[in-house]
Amino acid sequence: MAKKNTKKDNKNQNLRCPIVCVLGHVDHGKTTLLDKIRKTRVAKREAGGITQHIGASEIPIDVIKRLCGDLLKMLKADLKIPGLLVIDTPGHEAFTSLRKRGGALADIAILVVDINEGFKPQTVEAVNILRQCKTPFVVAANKIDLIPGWNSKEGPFILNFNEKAQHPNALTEFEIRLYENIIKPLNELGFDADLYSRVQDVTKTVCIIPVSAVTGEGVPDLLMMVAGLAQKFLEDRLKLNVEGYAKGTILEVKEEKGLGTTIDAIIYDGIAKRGDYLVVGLPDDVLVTRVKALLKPKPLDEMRDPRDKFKPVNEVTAAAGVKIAAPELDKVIAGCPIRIVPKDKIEEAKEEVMREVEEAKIEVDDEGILIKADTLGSLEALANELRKAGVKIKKAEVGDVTKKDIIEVASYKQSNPLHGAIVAFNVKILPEAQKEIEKYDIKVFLDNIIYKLVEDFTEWVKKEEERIKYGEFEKLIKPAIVRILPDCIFRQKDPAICGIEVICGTLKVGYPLMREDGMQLGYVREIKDRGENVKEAKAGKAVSIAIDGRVILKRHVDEGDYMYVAVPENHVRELYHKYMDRLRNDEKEALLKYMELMQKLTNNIFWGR
Ligand SMILES: Nc1nc2c(ncn2[C@@H]2O[C@H](COP(=O)(O)OP(=O)(O)OP(=O)(O)O)[C@@H](O)[C@H]2O)c(=O)[nH]1
Repeated sequence: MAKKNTKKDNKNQNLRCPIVCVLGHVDHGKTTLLDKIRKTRVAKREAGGITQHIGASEIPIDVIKRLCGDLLKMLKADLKIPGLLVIDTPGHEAFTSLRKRGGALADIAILVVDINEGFKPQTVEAVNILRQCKTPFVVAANKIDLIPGWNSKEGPFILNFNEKAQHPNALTEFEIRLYENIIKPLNELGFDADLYSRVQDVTKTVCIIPVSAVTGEGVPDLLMMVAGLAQKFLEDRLKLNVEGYAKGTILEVKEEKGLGTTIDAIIYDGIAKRGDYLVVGLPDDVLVTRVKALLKPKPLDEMRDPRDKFKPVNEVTAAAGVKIAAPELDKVIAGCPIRIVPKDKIEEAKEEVMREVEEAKIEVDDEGILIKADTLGSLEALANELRKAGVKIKKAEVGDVTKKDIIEVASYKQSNPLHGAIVAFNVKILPEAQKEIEKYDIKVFLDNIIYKLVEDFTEWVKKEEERIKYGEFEKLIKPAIVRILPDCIFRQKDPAICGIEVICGTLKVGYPLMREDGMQLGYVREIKDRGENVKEAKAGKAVSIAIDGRVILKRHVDEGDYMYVAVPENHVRELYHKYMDRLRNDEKEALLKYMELMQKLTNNIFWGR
């Protein structure tokens, strides 16, 4: 089949379509923009529209050229690539799960930003991911139709961006939003950026293309810039190996009626042939199976029965999205590398995919938390973001949260309560695991936005640390000084009962008391406030107390005498060094007086310090 190339194909035979991914914050218009691109047709009867692939849409270069019209001449662009293969699933989860050796599978990305709202956490996250993967990107500054007074219409933006077409106020407003909401935040992230028509050197400055996904304004400019940049920068990467076997990545694993478990894959290099062998790199294994069918979507006009959505093909040339039916696919997961090879290349392919999986393995720490995600790529992205926030990871795995996971994390928790957590991206908690979560009191963070997970987890850690610290603080014995009130010795011993006034600090049941010269008197067994049992008495309170121990009132201490809470030296040290800011003024006073007393009694000026 490869030999049947037409003349037109020959011209481009060594360049494949660049693979394009769309990223951006929720609601900034990714899906609407993709829909607009997919529906793009030059004129009804003109030949050449968008070709639907599995999981992707191909926009032939002719369509882009015709859409651009005069724009093309203006920019003197000479586009040689056969078109663009735009991945249908937007978002950085799709971007990260689409990987190949050496980074992201997407050759170039479109970052969608609502020009009216500007950068949001997910926009920043997307930029970070793109930077990390070294993927070039352009910014689609979307929703320009919402700029007050903007007269938006389908077609190139640049032809609509002048004083004839727009009111001066609308132009000013556009410039303000462009700068404040897009250029400035990009600068802050370390990128130079400008409106694409003003960019002098595309290797140094990020191109911003204003668009409206609703009216279609700017879509031609966007496609042309993406195509032009991909061709300029990625020529080497786009060189297609037409003779070689197919290399690709699993986009999704899907159950299809009549076909069983199938995979949707993006092939980025070579040719896939029906009947060849499918080699899949799994986290701990390699699967070799036989390709039963290669399927493409059936064009709508050929689809008589909606159940019969796919059309079998004999081969597929990169770059393309294809559905593959083969036995044993229930074991595979999204993000796994694949090869489709003739029998004699199986060993070579096995080695390649194993190496890829090995390279993608996430390094783990000796201790830390468990993280889970739906694909290898998203697991990696999650691990990276958590690492940046200083989080330690003990184990990283693809898949739902299971009972086994909970039991494992319960053991991490024993050595450090802050490791009793699972951070899970875009997966489920299996019902059997739910009970165990309660039993072992494991914290599970579940979300489909990475930055939310990182934020929620670090927030929890902060609160837990605070709680643990507070718990420690609570356990410390705090100082207090009390004085026996006149005429208030009610019982001399076993237990001794007297009325006291708390001078400073808080006296609590269970606290040890001592005399001013250090003699140990016994423990506070009971505190009564006007006949009621209470647990503590704060400074200024007059209460009666019962003391268990050797003390005999009137003999060891008498009316008007002071008694001190005998705080152990290690508690004094903790209070003095770590918790001074948590003590009330009268507690501080009690602590300092007590320390002074003990330093004198022990003849050691460092006592308690
Ligand atoms: N006026 C206007 N509205 C738009 C434009 N693009 C998108 N919208 C609207 O903005 C809302 C969000 O758009 P989506 O395409 O769903 O956004 P998204 O980024 O794909 O959002 P998620 O898929 O939820 O991440 C929808 O109500 C769209 O109709 C635009 O260019 N102009």
